Amino acid sequence: MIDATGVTCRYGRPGSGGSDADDGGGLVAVDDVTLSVPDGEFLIVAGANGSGKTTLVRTFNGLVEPDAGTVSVNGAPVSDDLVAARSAVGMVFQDPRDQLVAATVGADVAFGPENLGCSHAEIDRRVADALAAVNMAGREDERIASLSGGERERVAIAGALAMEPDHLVLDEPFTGLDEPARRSVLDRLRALRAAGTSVIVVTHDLRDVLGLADRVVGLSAGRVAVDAAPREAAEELPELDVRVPAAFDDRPADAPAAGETDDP
Ligand SMILES: Nc1ncnc2c1ncn2[C@@H]1O[C@H](COP(=O)(O)OP(=O)(O)OP(=O)(O)O)[C@@H](O)[C@H]1O
Repeated sequence: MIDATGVTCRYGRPGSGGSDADDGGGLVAVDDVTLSVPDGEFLIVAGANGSGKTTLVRTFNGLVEPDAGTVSVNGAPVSDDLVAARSAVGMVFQDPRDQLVAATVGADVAFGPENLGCSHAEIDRRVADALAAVNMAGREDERIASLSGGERERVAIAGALAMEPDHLVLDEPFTGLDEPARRSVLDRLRALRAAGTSVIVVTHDLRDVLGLADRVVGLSAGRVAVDAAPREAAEELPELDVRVPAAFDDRPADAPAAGETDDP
């Protein structure tokens, strides 16, 4: 379980261009957000550019420290044990350059499990499994520098999957992925959720994921403006400048997600 209570995050100093809600100095990016994500929930965090999505989810593993409020993961405050929080909450960043650390694909995906102290056999299993999930099976020896942007995104996703975290946060994960990779990652997210991992997808375009979600939280100017089941949220989100599938339907989780077919 991830629990955020009264979380407020500010950037910068007074006079740097804050919002109307700016009463504590600087720009208020996240404004008094309270949110619980139960184990096994597939949550979408949606909102327009600059609505505070990335800032909010970065508090879940301590990458951003709230100016007010608390975040706890599996019952423990994030600020008490950053290492535990970062093991429990895997994160795929919007820009893979923020995430890739090694020279080759295999070494990069192995980095997380190595730091967790996994055995060589376990590391090999996790790397192979994670690369298969992003449609890059057998490409361990390729150099990161020679990969395309979309391939780098896929390696970044594989790196987070290989940590096998309790909670997985993906910030705009589908932007550069081709169709087979997108389907493969969606299949894996569906399987993870079924196995009890909470999956949190940050996006301003719900077409890929709305059919998989249990709940949608929509942010506007750092505040929770929508917190609803997908069908209800789909009606409210266009007001937040969030794109929703033209013909959303809530088919069962093992059916193709809305937006995955070519139907008009
Ligand atoms: N490092 C930073 N320094 C100063 N301001 C920042 C920083 N990061 C974000 N902001 C500001 O905080 C607000 C929220 O940004 P954030 O990145 O959380 O939004 P977002 O909803 O994830 O946006 P996007 O959809 O564009 O990724 C924006 O006004 C942004 O300009």
